[in-house]
Amino acid sequence: TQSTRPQRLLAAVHKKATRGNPRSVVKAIDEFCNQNEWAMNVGNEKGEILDSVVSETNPGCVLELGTYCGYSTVRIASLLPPHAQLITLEFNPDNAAVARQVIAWAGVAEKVRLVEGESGEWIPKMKEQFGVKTFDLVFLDHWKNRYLLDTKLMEECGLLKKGSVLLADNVVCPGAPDYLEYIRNSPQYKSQFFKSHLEYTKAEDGLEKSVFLG
Ligand SMILES: Cc1cc(C(=O)N2CCN(C)CC2)sc1-c1cc(O)c2nc[nH]c(=O)c2c1
Ligand SMILES: [Mg+2]
Repeated sequence: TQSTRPQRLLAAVHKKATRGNPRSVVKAIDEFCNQNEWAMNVGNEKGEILDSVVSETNPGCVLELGTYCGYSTVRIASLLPPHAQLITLEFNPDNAAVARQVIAWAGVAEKVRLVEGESGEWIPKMKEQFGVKTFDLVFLDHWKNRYLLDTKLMEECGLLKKGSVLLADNVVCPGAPDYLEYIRNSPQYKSQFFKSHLEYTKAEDGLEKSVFLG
């Protein structure tokens, strides 16, 4: 039977990356997407911006909305301090199955909790199910029409504290205009736009970093 793109991406990781080496996993995926098939990983250009935000935030508790194949999961997890935890939500079970193997190959599985399901269903359960108090960093990379809804949901569930950082992918392409409108005009956030490009292309894109002011 025909393989899927995530399965072909995983095969490239197994073939080209060194087990236990997160950077080699990231490199193998970027080479696959540059040379073989485009895929919606955050990519290396935006990935370096993600890395810098993770490093400066030095988060103890991270939420990623949208795992896909685990590329950004591996980037983030490889930069976390000891005992820090990353919870990543993915609604597509086939993508989640590939991501689990990418995360395991990279050797970062003990820092990652991959949850299969809808963000709208799981965000309200974070405290009771995973003992989360608040998130220090949230990476929004799931679906543009959920960015604003889920941000308001996290506020309502008390999952953000003064200083919590939201980093949103694709605010230009495919675009999240309602999210940008809200977050840039809200007195509860201080926002900053990082201009970049859509992964593996010359198309314009960027990340929006927003600090919750409480
Ligand atoms: C699926 C897709 C197609 C895009 C595009 O403009 N394309 C033209 C250029 N060709 C080459 C690629 C395709 S951009 C994009 C995309 C990119 C992300 O980073 C995403 N992140 C999270 N969730 C998403 O749904 C998501 C979609
Ligand atoms: Mg994205």
